[in-house]
Amino acid sequence: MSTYKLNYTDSFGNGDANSSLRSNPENGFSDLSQSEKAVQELLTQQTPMQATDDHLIEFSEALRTVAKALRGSAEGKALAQAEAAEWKRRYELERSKNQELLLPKAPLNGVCADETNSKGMDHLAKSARLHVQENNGKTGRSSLERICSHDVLQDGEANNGCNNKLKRKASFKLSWGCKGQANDQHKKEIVSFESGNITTADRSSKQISLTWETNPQTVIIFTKPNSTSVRLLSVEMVRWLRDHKESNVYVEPRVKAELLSESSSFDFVQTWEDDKEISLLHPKVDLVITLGGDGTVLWAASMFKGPVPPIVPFSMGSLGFMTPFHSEQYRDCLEAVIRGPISITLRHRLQCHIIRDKARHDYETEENTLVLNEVTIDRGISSYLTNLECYCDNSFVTCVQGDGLILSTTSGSTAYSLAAGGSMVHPQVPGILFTPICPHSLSFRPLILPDHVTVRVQVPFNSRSSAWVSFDGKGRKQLEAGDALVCSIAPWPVSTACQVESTHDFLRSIHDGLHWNLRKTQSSDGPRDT
Ligand SMILES: NC(=O)c1ccc[n+]([C@@H]2O[C@H](COP(=O)([O-])OP(=O)(O)OC[C@H]3O[C@@H](n4cnc5c(N)ncnc54)[C@H](O)[C@@H]3O)[C@@H](O)[C@H]2O)c1
Ligand SMILES: Nc1ncnc2c1ncn2[C@@H]1O[C@H](COP(=O)(O)OP(=O)(O)OP(=O)(O)O)[C@@H](O)[C@H]1O
Repeated sequence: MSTYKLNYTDSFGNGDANSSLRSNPENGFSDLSQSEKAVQELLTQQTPMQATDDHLIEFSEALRTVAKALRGSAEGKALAQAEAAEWKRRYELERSKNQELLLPKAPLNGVCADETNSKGMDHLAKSARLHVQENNGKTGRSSLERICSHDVLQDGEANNGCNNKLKRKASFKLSWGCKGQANDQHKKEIVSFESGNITTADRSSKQISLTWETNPQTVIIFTKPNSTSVRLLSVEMVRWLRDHKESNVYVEPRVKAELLSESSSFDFVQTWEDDKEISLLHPKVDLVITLGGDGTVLWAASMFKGPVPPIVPFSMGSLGFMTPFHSEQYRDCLEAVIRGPISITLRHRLQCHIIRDKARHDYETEENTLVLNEVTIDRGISSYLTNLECYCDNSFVTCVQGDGLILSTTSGSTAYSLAAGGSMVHPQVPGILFTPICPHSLSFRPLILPDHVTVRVQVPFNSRSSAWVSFDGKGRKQLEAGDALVCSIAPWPVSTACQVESTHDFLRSIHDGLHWNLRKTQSSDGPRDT
């Protein structure tokens, strides 16, 4: 299987700082490899003795263990050094920004920051001006009496403030919690400094590019059934992948039968017997290709209950929000993808779990289902309103009385959720869309919840009817009174290759697929503002 790395790039093309980590002599890697080499040489010299001298064998094993431990510690040190350097760089950057803010910008007018704040907050600019007043004023101290908290902090000299309110502004730190536990994972995204300014340092969703570190060799192709054009293309593509790329090709059992009916030369194509085997294929498969519409991308993603290899989706349907590649140019496109690097869209999935009231007291649970678009809870064939109690973490959200509720990913925001009145959201925005279906209430607007929450939808015990759940429009299951659906963002996103880049492809799809905001341009003749 090939390996690849993902680079996060900002709009200025700045990449990830971690790449500086590799084989730096300062980290001690070269010293270490020298000593490992020496140990290895010693062991080789000792080989004739090994058979006879147990002590020497023990000693050589101990040496190997020591070498391993040394290497582990040098790697740890290298990581720590790189992280410290990164924090230092950020600190210097922030400090120089703060210094710039303190430079005089406008003439002084002797206003106390508290007074100005009550009129409108331009906190930093005001404190900078006031600071200059102190330097220029005839009597530094008396003018300082009019200064309030923020600016004094910058040098810490003055401590007699306006109306005795002048105090060092409280410093603080931010920490991220997840279900009551401290979590450092996102710390680097927002930086807090002693001066109390919160600044966002990094964006969580950047354009991501995928670079192969070894060539992708194994490809799996999923195709839309019952389509002649798809079948013809799959025959051609499989042949091309073998002849020009020497790829190992996997297809679904149905497709393998189709290929063999075409020619017995396709017996090199591999397949599986049971869908469960696909999840075992993940460690071997480098690339997934889909030939069909969005439904085929959903289908392919649903085959992977854990990590998913990158998907290259070819458009052979009518809409194609997630399928940016044109099948006519499949050779150029696959050449480019296999060569890399490629832009990808990292699409979050939801993991959904049904908790049965009956099973509450025993250990019987149902398997998680992963969805790329949405999970829908609706009234099914019942003619009654659904009555669904919704909770976000442990807070009550609302009771849905209507046809149902859609919990959608941002990728799914252009699918069923859109039809039910939800917003269209860029697929790389992390979050869960909470969109009611035909709510019997005038004020039930759709919500977008943050990506860290867990949503629970429960059919109340006194509900008149049961509800039905479906996953990406498939696999309907009944929810009886007392049953609940629990849903949160899954740790295994789906990466789909972009034609250009994520935002460009998203905008193209809403323009081409939905004719979004298409209107004849108003002519320039006619009445005008005078
Ligand atoms: N009223 C509705 O709009 C409605 C009703 C039921 C299901 N759906 C959608 O259909 C999806 C299942 O798709 P399918 O192809 O298996 O069924 P399908 O063949 O019935 O096609 C549904 C349509 O939804 C489009 N679609 C799917 N995912 C999309 C996305 N992320 N963005 C924009 N359009 C998208 C497809 O291109 C297709 O045209 C469900 O996940 C659900 O979102 C929509
Ligand atoms: N490999 C597959 N095996 C079984 N069913 C599949 C497979 N690929 C797609 N499907 C199903 O076939 C249906 C249609 O697929 P898809 O949406 O890709 O084509 P389409 O309807 O022509 O596209 P569009 O909706 O854009 O016009 C979907 O319900 C999907 O789940």
